[in-house]
Amino acid sequence: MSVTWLKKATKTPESNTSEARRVVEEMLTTIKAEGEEAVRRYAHSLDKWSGEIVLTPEQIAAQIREVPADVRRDIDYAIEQVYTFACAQRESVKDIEVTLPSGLIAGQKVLPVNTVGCYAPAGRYAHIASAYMGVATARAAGVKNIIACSGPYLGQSIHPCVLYAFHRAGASTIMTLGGVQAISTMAWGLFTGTPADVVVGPGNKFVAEAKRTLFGQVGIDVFAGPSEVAVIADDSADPRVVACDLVGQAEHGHESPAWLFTTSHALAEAVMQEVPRLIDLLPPVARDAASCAWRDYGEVILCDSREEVVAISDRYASEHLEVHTRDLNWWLESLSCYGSLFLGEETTVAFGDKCSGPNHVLPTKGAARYSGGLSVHKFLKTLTWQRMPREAVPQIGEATARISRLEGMEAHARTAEIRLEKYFPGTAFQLGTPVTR
Ligand SMILES: NC(=O)c1ccc[n+]([C@@H]2O[C@H](COP(=O)([O-])OP(=O)(O)OC[C@H]3O[C@@H](n4cnc5c(N)ncnc54)[C@H](O)[C@@H]3O)[C@@H](O)[C@H]2O)c1
Ligand SMILES: N[C@H](CO)Cc1c[nH]c[nH+]1
Ligand SMILES: [Zn+2]
Repeated sequence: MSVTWLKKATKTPESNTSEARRVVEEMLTTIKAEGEEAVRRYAHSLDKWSGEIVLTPEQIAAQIREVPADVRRDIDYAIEQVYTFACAQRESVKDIEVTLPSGLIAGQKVLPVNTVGCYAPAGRYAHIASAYMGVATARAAGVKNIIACSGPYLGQSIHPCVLYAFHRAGASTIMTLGGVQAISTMAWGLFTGTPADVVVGPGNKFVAEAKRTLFGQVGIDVFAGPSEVAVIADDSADPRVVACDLVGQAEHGHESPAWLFTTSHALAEAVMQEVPRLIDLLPPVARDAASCAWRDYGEVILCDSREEVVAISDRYASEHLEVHTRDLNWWLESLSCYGSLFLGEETTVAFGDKCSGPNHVLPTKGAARYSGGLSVHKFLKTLTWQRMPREAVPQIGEATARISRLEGMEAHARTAEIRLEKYFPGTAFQLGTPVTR
């Protein structure tokens, strides 16, 4: 077994985490203490925004009028794709009712949460697609109150297309607000008076850390920080396409890893030559992001066998994973840790990012080891219930009393005992030895 790093990163997704945590904790403490006033201050100091935070219906109507008809058509198309996939997911989650051998009837009831907060990033790029990824999915889950936030774009108010996407996808309240101040506003109900039950959406390291820190006070979707891409390729892959797809995600930011796992030395060399050339051809903002990302986080790993590739890829648990190989079904069966899988050269991460259907808000920093990305499930609660015919009480009651007493919990045992005495007076039951200590 041999695995060789032909290019090794100097940084990992964990790099720079502690500094982001410190900044976020300080901001959350200030916002908790000073509320909306502190939010306005951060909006001004970090994003140069001192206008209104919550958009009125009139402002929404006026701003979306600026969005050209052909742009609306594209956004509508993408919303339809994402919403349709999310509705199919919702359909797959069922209420159940089952009679257990004891006679007890038990069930699960799946309900949406009441209020959610959906974030769409707006730092380096106008993340129109993130706006509908969150809101359309919440709507498919049946959420009634959807609060949506995105930062001012380049010092102006929320980008008109992001606004259109939020509105069209079904947001109830829309705010021009970015970063930690937006996440805490949604979590704590600032400006609306209604705290979100769940806050979702992607963002930079500050946004992702804010969600992580607030988890517990609110539900979150997943740790969805700086974008990551990995490509698995064998000698049948086209190095130009592989390189293009690595660069395609490296443009997200300075901290976006791009990894190539391959069994072909020739392909690895060709991709390593092609990536810097493609980066040089980008416009300035993207070139700056992608060149830093590839320099600090880019890796090329050569493996002897496809089984080694699977082991490495599952360890990295990349947010996006493309497979450019023969025998795609083998890879689908063998891989188990990724946010979203793109099988074959025909599909690509950017299709999923914008409009193919499955959600683009996905786990980063190894979170794909334990979670998928945003889906209707993140807005749903699976609640259980039970009902019991009296005939079932002896069997369950005896076992409950005995286990409770073994655990030393006498009061629990007595809740079984009182029912057995009431429903079956004079009958002897095996209820274990009462606790005396
Ligand atoms: N994992 C996913 O599903 C996914 C999906 C889409 C995008 N993304 C990622 O989202 C990120 C978007 O980042 P972005 O920066 O462009 O937009 P963003 O909206 O996430 O962050 C911008 C906000 O960060 C705050 N900020 C900036 N510098 C700060 C500082 N020093 N201290 C405190 N707050 C600060 C500002 O308030 C600003 O509003 C990218 O990293 C991209 O890769 C991830
Ligand atoms: N690749 C991002 C998820 O990490 C989503 C996105 C939206 N637009 C472009 N990319
Ligand atoms: Zn992307």
